[in-house]
Amino acid sequence: MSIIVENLTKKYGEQKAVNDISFEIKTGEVVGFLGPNGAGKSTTMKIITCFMAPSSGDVRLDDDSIHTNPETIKRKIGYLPENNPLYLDMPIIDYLRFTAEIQGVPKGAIAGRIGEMIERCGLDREKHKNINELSKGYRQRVGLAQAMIHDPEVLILDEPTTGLDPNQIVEIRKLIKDLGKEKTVILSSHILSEVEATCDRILIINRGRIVADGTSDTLRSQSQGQELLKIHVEADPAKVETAVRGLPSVEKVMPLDGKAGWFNVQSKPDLTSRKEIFDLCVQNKWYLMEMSGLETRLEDVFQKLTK
Ligand SMILES: Nc1ncnc2c1ncn2[C@@H]1O[C@H](COP(=O)(O)OP(=O)(O)OP(=O)(O)O)[C@@H](O)[C@H]1O
Repeated sequence: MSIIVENLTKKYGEQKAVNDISFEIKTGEVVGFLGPNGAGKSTTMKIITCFMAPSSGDVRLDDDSIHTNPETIKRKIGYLPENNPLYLDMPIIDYLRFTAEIQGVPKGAIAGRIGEMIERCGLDREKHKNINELSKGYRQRVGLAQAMIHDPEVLILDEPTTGLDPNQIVEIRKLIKDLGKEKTVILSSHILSEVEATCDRILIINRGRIVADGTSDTLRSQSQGQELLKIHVEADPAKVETAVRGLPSVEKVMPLDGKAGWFNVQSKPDLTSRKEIFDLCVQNKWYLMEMSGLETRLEDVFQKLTK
């Protein structure tokens, strides 16, 4: 089931929380919605799940539109909202039965679905408890179970690992990855390692606009643009710095703090300085101890795009 978002805008008064965004997510993709606080992630998710109407634009799930078939769309989507609102006084099983009924699961199938969700979300040990007796991680699992109870084709998860401890984060990520094998998933996060670990594709949203769209590798190489090398030359650092700076392919030389003879070297656009640096060292009889390409970290890409 593909999701098509077309020219979506949401205004709160004068503020455009979502500003004319368009993208398409194909069946079976796990897409990470990444952005700083207030970027518009939750607003977009609320519109896709028909919890909120847009100011303009459309969302379609295959042939159904949020404007004409919101009930069909709600049935096709499982939604874990931000802050995972649950009825805390209810026992887990009763709560899941209640959500199954609301989602229109046939009466005869409800007990089976609850059993499946308990197993799938690792709730077996805790299933006899009330929700208010559960730890945050287990509450999150109940949130996921309620999102999946009607076996939707699409899952929308708003910050699914917020507030979890590192072990729980690993478990929930694994669960999402497994789910991604059979469902179309969108999850939001501001944790880069999270989207990188779980998603096939990343959409970066900033101030209501999509500022990047691609795999983590594509985003890195797009933002990299110019070659960045780290070199270590065993010779007089001042002489090395001057000579490297003078090479035709070099734009910038940056000595590394506290490490004599180590430099980051940025090449000019579309050029590589590797051979020139090597030849320079040979000519001067300097020992080139190390020369390696520096990889742009996803954190840097994110900062660059959302600053
Ligand atoms: N009900 C509302 N009324 C007015 N403004 C709102 C409302 N909900 C959200 N906003 C504003 O819209 C913008 C986008 O908010 P949204 O919750 O979509 O961002 P987000 O990317 O999910 O942020 P976070 O990571 O902090 O959850 C923010 O500036 C927010 O203050």
